[in-house]
Amino acid sequence: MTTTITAAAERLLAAARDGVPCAPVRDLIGARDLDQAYAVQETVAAARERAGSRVAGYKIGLTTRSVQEQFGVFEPDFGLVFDDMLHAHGSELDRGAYLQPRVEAEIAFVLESDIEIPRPSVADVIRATGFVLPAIEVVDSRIADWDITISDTIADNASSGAVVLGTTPRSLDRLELADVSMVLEKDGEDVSFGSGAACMGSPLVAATWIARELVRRGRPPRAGDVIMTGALGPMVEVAGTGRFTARLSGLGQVEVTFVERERS
Ligand SMILES: C=C/C=C(\O)C(=O)O
Repeated sequence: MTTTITAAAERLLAAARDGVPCAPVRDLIGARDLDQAYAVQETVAAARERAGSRVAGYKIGLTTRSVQEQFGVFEPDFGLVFDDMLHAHGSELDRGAYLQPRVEAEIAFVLESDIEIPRPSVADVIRATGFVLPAIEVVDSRIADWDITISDTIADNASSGAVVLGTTPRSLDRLELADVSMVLEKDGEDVSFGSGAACMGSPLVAATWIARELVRRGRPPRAGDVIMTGALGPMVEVAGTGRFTARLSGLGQVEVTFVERERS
C-alpha cells in the first residue's frame, strides 16, 4: 500500500478516535482521484473490521441536487454501513458520539438475494430487493468544517455516521418511489422537504447505480444487506439535542432523538 493512502487513512482514523476533526485528505490523494480515495476508504474499513465491526450494507451519497449544492460536489459516491451504525426507529443517539452530525431522510432497501452480475439493471435490483423501509441517515464528517471534495468524502466512508431504520417493511410492487414525498421535522417543526424524484429521478435509479459500482469495485451486495439510497432533500445540521421525525408518503415514518450522555 502506498504511503499516501496509509497517511490519509491514519489521519481519518485519528480524527474518529480523538473526536477532533482533521484537515482534508486531498493534499495526500488528490481532489479527484477516485481510485485512491476508495483505497483509503478500504483501509479505514479494514481497521474497523479488525476492531470488530461487520459490513451490514452500503450507502450512496450525493444523489440529490440540493445536497450536491450544499457541498459543491456534483457526483454520487458510496460508503460502507457497519452493523454498529444501525439503529431502530425511536432510538436515542448520543450527540457527543458524532463530530459534526447532520440528518437526512432516505429510503433503505433490504436485499433478499445477492447481486453479483456485472452491470446489474434496475430489474435485477427490483428482483433482489426483499422490502424497503423509511430511514434517517446521520451523516458525519471527520473533516473539519465539512470542507470536502469528492475524494475527501469517499475516503471518509462517504461521510457516514449512523442509520436509523423504520420498522414497517413495504414491498416495491406497491410503491412508485419517484412519487414519494418527504417531510423532515425537528421537534415538530418542518426543517426539510424532498421527494423520491429528487434522488437521481428515483431511489431505484440510485440503488441501481450503487449496485453497479459495488460489483465493479469488487464488493457485490449480498442478501441481507441494507442499501441506503440517498437523501430525498437537503440535509439538516444536528445542533444540540432534539427529536427528528421523517415522514415519507406510502412508507410511514421514522424517528431518532439526539441526547447528551454523561462522558466518563
Ligand atoms: C455527504 C453525504 C451525502 C449523503 O449521504 C447523501 O447525499 O445522501
